[in-house]
Amino acid sequence: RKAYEEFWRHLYAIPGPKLWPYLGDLNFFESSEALWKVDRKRSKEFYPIYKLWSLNVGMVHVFNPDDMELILSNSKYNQKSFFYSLLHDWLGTGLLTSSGEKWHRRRKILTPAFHFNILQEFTEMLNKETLLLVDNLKPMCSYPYVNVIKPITEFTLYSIGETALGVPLREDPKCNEYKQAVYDYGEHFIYRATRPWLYSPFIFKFSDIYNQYCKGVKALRDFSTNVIEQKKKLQNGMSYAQSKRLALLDLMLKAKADGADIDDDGIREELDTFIFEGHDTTSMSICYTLMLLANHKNIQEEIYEEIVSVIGPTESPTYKDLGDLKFMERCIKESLRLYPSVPTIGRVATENLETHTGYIIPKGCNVSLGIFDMHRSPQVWEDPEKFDPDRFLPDNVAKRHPFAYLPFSAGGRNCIGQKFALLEIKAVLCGILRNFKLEPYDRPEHLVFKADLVLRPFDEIRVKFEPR
Ligand code: HEM
Repeated sequence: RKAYEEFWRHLYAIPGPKLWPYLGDLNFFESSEALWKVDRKRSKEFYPIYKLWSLNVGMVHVFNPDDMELILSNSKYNQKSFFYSLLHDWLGTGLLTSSGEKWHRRRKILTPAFHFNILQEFTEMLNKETLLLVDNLKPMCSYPYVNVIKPITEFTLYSIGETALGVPLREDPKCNEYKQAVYDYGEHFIYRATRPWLYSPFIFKFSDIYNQYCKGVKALRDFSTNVIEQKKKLQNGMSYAQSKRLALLDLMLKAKADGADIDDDGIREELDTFIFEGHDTTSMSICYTLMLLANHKNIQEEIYEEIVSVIGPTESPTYKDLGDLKFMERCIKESLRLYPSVPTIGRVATENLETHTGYIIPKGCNVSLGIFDMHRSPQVWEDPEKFDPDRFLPDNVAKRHPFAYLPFSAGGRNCIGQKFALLEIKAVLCGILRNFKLEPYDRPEHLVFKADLVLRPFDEIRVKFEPR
């Protein structure tokens, strides 16, 4: 009882919006676009910290670099917040959603899958996928615009298949069903997250969306099960060469064969995690980057000139070439500042946590770390809405708080795929910018977002393609 009282005393001391008596923050009548807007308004009003609660669930939102550092740089706060448990039906307790010992062991098994020797081998596969995408886009130059989400999501899904999984997803007739099931899961996640009475799995079974939800989960799981089946067929009894570095799925299958702490269920949950994290995040980032470059044609031309001077007008880029594209890299970083694919992440305060801002986040409370809000905060960034790649010139980076920019999070639970993501984005930009000139259709200021697992627009992201 004492701990309970202390919890609420500390939580109440933190500022926050006016909420319903006894019920707290109930937004279940809002659309996902309205929810997105409400959150942004609150973070502007209550910078640098605010609290929310619904029924008996408390939550503190932080979006200032000092508090981000406090939480992310201390492994005591590696545990994910309650909301990640709403992903368990799909992702199990894979790397993204697990905690403690299990997370630690898995991270150790999976880290070598992103060693730079592996990434070097992936470059050729990414170039091949890029060429196929370019061929797919060429006829679209006659269209008034292209909604880039569709072709780019296919590109990133096929790319994760060819590289980390070693399975040709292009031939999988279930890809469209899978993509739809990912979107649906995002919507069901928000539906449930905003209705605290549905947190109970028993009550959730009686909700309006339950049958649809189960269908979606089945489609997601069938997809990854099929990937494992295909892989086993391709492997067909061949043993893994001892010296060769193994890509993700081979690595897990070999770890299992060698008796490491991962079984078939474990492989499937990691596969679900990596297929999702490995394609949806990069896809959104590429789409926003194309839209930004279409709207900033001088910057688009400068990247094109850099590509021609580092690689040439037609040659395939090597791993080293892609590393040398420094201006392009600054543009991608700035695009990820404005459009961080993962807009918010969550942790639990595993003990009373005193913030830099002078409040106590009580033990057991969920903490939401607002990456999007911090990246667009005028308290942290000058002229935050402006697309300005020079923010990432080394001198400017050195002047900033090291936790002011966190598209891939930071600390022990940072993004394991960040180097892969950067490589993929660079490879695809080379292919696209050498073949097309991008013209504006959607303007950045007109994009409407919605609350989801990743930073998704409510509608399309439209860019006009012209042959170069
Ligand atoms: C632009 C692309 C990407 C962005 C912005 C991004 C961002 C992030 C962020 C912010 C986290 C921390 C999540 C949290 O704390 O809840 C994360 C974790 C993770 N990401 Fe990424 N990611 C990207 C691409 C990728 C790719 C390509 C892969 C795999 C190939 C990947 C796999 C993962 C995994 C497995 C985790 C969980 C790591 C752990 O907890 O140990 N991500 N990512």
